[in-house]
Amino acid sequence: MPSLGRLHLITDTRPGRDPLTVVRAALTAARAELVVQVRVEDSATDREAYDLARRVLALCASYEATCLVNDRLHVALAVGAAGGHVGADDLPVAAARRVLGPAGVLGATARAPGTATEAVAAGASYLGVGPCHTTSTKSGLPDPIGPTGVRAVVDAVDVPVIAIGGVTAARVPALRAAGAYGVAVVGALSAAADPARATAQLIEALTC
Ligand SMILES: Cc1ncc(COP(=O)(O)OP(=O)(O)O)c(N)n1
Ligand SMILES: Cc1ncsc1CCOP(=O)(O)O
Ligand SMILES: [Mg+2]
Repeated sequence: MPSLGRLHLITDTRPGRDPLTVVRAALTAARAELVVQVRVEDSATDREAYDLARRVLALCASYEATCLVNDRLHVALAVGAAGGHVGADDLPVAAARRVLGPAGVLGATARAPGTATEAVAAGASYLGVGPCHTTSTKSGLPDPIGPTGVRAVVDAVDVPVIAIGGVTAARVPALRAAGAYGVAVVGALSAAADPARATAQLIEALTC
């Protein structure tokens, strides 16, 4: 399996957002270092998720970037994505691993060492850990865990930890110092005036 990219762009399909334009811009700056996770609103139909995932996958293929699908693993399989990401309301990690097979990239959400080690034992190949900072992108989240919470998970597992929640380029150094392998962002790119430039700044912070 190729190594996981360090910058994960999660698509923003809220009204008024333009996910494909943001993905295109991010790919020009991050190229194969980018992982694009196709995430649609819970209210979206499978057909809408499938159509977006097909388009994102085609864009990623041009740059040898990785495409994952959030929640809907049947969509991931249907489009031929590299894998998917599951959390507490989705398929259990072991079931998700059975769906994706041994070679699929499987991310799981965790915010504490106990759930993190369980997810890895069940077959997660990376962990999305957070929220690290407050965010308005998703409602109903627990309190932010900060870099200290990230460090606790990093110390408990041997898979890449991807920090998520309120991540900006300025916050990357502290998350990396806490052991995060990479970061996942929505707003830092979807709300950026210049998403290619914002991507370059995130990549610089992740690789310097
Ligand atoms: C990289 C990454 N980490 C965490 C999440 C959150 O997944 P989940 O908890 O299932 O919440 P939803 O994104 O499905 O609303 C993620 N998607 N990616
Ligand atoms: C889906 C999700 N899960 C935890 S935080 C989050 C949203 C992250 O979005 P942003 O990067 O805009 O804070
Ligand atoms: Mg989910």
